[in-house]
Amino acid sequence: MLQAVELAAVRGERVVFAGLGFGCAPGEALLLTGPNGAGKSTLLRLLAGLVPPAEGRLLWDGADALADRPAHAARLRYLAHADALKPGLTLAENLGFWAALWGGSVAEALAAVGLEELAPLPARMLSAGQKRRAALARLALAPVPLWLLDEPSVGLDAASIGRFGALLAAHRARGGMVLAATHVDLPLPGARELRLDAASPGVGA
Ligand SMILES: Nc1ncnc2c1ncn2[C@@H]1O[C@H](COP(=O)(O)OP(=O)(O)OP(=O)(O)O)[C@@H](O)[C@H]1O
Repeated sequence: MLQAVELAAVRGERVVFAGLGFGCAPGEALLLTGPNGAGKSTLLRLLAGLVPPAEGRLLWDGADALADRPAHAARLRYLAHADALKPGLTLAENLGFWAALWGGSVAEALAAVGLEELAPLPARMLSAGQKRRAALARLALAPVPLWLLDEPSVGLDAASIGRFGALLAAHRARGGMVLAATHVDLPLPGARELRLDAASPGVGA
């Protein structure tokens, strides 16, 4: 169970959000919505342990989630806007880098996003949507409880959205949690919405 208590974030000189509280239980999904600049990406980076909260606490099963950063990093996958592919390496080599760290099968992960036939291609030759699918393939490598996704469906065609929906459903069925920033619908049935705006009190903690 992930719980945010009175979280605040400051970027530059500006308070991006404050007093933010919410919870996410195993199997649940939370959609982070709100206008450009509302702080969705900032919140995801904070939850990933990449930027410290200016105030408040992040709890994992009731204990301070950020007290042990390596333990927190090991329980999550964070997909940012950028696809984090090395352009000169093949798709299989790119995935292989992460598989060496996390475990899992490169072939199965590529199959989960329908990219198995492009495995030998240098990443620089992939289309924008194919690059996004390659990033999503990282989610399919090895199970961890918490997925933090920043606009994960940008550039995906209908078939890819379908495969992504299956990945999300399997993750939630085994008790995984999803927090996703988005401006569009995502295949996350029953997801709750956490809307960020100028005065965002958050949703039920
Ligand atoms: N590195 C930074 N330094 C200073 N300010 C930043 C930095 N990154 C983001 N900000 C500011 O923090 C605020 C929140 O940005 P953030 O990227 O979290 O918004 P967002 O809700 O994800 O927006 P979008 O819908 O456009 O992706 C914005 O006002 C932005 O200008």
